[in-house]
Amino acid sequence: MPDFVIQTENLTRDFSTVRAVNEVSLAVPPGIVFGFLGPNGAGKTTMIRLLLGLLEPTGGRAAVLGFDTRAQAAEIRRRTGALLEHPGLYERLSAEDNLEFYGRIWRLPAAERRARIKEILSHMGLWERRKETAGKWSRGMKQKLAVARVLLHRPSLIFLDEPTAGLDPVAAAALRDDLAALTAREGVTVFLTTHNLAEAEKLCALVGVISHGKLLVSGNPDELRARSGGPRAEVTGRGFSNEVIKQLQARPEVRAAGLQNGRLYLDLRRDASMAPLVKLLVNAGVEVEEVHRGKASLEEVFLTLMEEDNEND
Ligand SMILES: Nc1ncnc2c1ncn2[C@@H]1O[C@H](COP(=O)(O)OP(=O)(O)OP(=O)(O)O)[C@@H](O)[C@H]1O
Repeated sequence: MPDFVIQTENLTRDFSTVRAVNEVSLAVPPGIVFGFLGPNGAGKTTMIRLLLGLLEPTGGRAAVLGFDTRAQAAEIRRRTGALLEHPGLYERLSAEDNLEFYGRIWRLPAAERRARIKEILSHMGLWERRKETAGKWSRGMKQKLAVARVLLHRPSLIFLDEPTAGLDPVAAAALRDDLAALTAREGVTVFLTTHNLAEAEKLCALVGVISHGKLLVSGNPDELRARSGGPRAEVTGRGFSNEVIKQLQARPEVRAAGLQNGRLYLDLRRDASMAPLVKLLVNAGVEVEEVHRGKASLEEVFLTLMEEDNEND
């Protein structure tokens, strides 16, 4: 196994005048869930298609499982699974027959095929329902079946393009739990695209943020939170005036201050101390009830990055 399951260098893809993927250099180690985050049209699907060798890069290069995506796409596809826009299920077949069909395509011997289908469907809580027609299933169950299909031939890497899009929160959470458990158990590396920050936070050991085709940052969610500026603080109390907010905004350790739902939100620079700010509030006549300091959420990091990227355009 190479050190990195996916490695790209300045990978670029143009569609006439649109640069969908722009000099992306990325390294994904084995055995983790990597989250590729970005808004609509950022280049996430194009990236997956490049990595599967379904699209030729305009520039740069990519190796997947040590194979070059231009020259060895068949090797890559044999060893990977992909859930792209369509679930790839036959609605009129039963769940079991769907997997049976794919097991034959992958040329799994009959006994192994049956054992593997039972194993995966059992893990997803679908074994008892295997004879039911897939077309009659809920979206969440169909999507679980689609993930089962992708994992069937024991690939060492799977690509999931927005796997929980369109699912209700309960179905999405169930699919995420199955994904986390199954991928950890099987040691498979997952390259997952999502808009959903909570999903990335829950599932991914590493994330990369892409916007307008460019990789803005990559790292583990904690690192990204730490890198995106200082901590946040929330103050509850009474008597926040415009004047006191202006005084806070003028302080060097405060990046931003404002009221939301009657609470004071402070965006602080690294190492800022709260004590002088609380003193300022009290001296200005604010009755402070509670001060709460926390880390930025991945969502805040993401929104800050998007704002900075748009300002740079
Ligand atoms: N086959 C194509 N021909 C022309 N332009 C394309 C093609 N595929 C993608 N693009 C363009 O490339 C850019 C990136 O698209 P892509 O589908 O990779 O984004 P995405 O991040 O997956 O978006 P979404 O979250 O909406 O699926 C977009 O501007 C899109 O219009």
